[in-house]
Amino acid sequence: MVYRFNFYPYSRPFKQPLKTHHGIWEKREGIIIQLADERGKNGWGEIAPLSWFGSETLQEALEFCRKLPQTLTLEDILEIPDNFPACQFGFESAVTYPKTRFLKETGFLSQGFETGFLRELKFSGLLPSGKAALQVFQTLFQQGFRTFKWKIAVYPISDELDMFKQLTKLILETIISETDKTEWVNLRLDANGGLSWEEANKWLSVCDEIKSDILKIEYLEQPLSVEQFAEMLALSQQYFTSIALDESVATLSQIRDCYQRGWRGIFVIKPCIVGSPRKLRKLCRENHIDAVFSSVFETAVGRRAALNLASELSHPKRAVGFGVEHW
Ligand SMILES: O=C(O)CCC(=O)C1=CC=C[C@@H](O)[C@@H]1C(=O)O
Ligand SMILES: [Mg+2]
Repeated sequence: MVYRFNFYPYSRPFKQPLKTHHGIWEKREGIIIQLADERGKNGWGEIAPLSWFGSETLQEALEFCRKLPQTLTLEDILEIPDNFPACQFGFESAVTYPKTRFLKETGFLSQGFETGFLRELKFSGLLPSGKAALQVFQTLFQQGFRTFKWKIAVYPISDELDMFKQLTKLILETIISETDKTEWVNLRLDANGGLSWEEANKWLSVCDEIKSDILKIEYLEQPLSVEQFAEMLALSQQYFTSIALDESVATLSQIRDCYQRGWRGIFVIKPCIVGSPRKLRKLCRENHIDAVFSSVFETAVGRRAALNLASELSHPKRAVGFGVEHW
């Protein structure tokens, strides 16, 4: 199979800049790719780099695309190197092929595609850092979200612990006043690696003190830096509140490495930057990965491919972090 290849760089500002411990992120830049097969059928994919998570940079991805010939074979796509994970994802997502048998044999097909069953997903709503979370929570709750993620390690911990008290109080009051109390809320905290050892212990102690049937702190995401794996493994064995790795498992090789070093907690998987969907399927089938699939604020092109993978591979009880459109 030979494909005619075109690519279209894009740049789109977010409705609201995203403030995290990494800094302020104001626009999403990426590349939409088009693979037209010999029948003239178009396949679309998206390259959405997140270099501060460990993927290639946008410039490296553009350079990669520019150097490619106008026509590509499937072998060219299968040979995209592992240090271009966002390109691996984008090109593989764009592959179309008349014979589903071939896609099945090469692992391109998701099980859902084969059986036509793509599991219904629950979505998590993203709460902005700081006090703004209080207003946004109520809006998202009205929209039906019951899992929320709040960005922390942006303001001083004493301020954020106060805001946490206000947020958890608001959540409990909202559930009691607006539901028949049979529902509950999962709250995720995402530090983006920005806490100190002492602060991580403080947050986990505070979370462990929350004993409620209607509010669960689902996990603390990436409390410490990628270099502090051993410390996070120790924390995961010391507190009741779960820990999720995100920046530490941004690519396939990092997932393998953390799994081999004993991580059996939650893996936040960002499909658009993790690398080859075929290799991700294989990894998740061969190992017991408690996966939470997460957006990199890609466009609808990357989101569709990412959610297909999520419906196949994510843990059924875990909401996916694709809840809020950022455009
Ligand atoms: O995972 C989610 O709930 C939404 C996506 C999300 O939080 C992120 C996407 C991309 C970069 C980060 O700022 C952030 C994260 O750390 O998970
Ligand atoms: Mg995260």
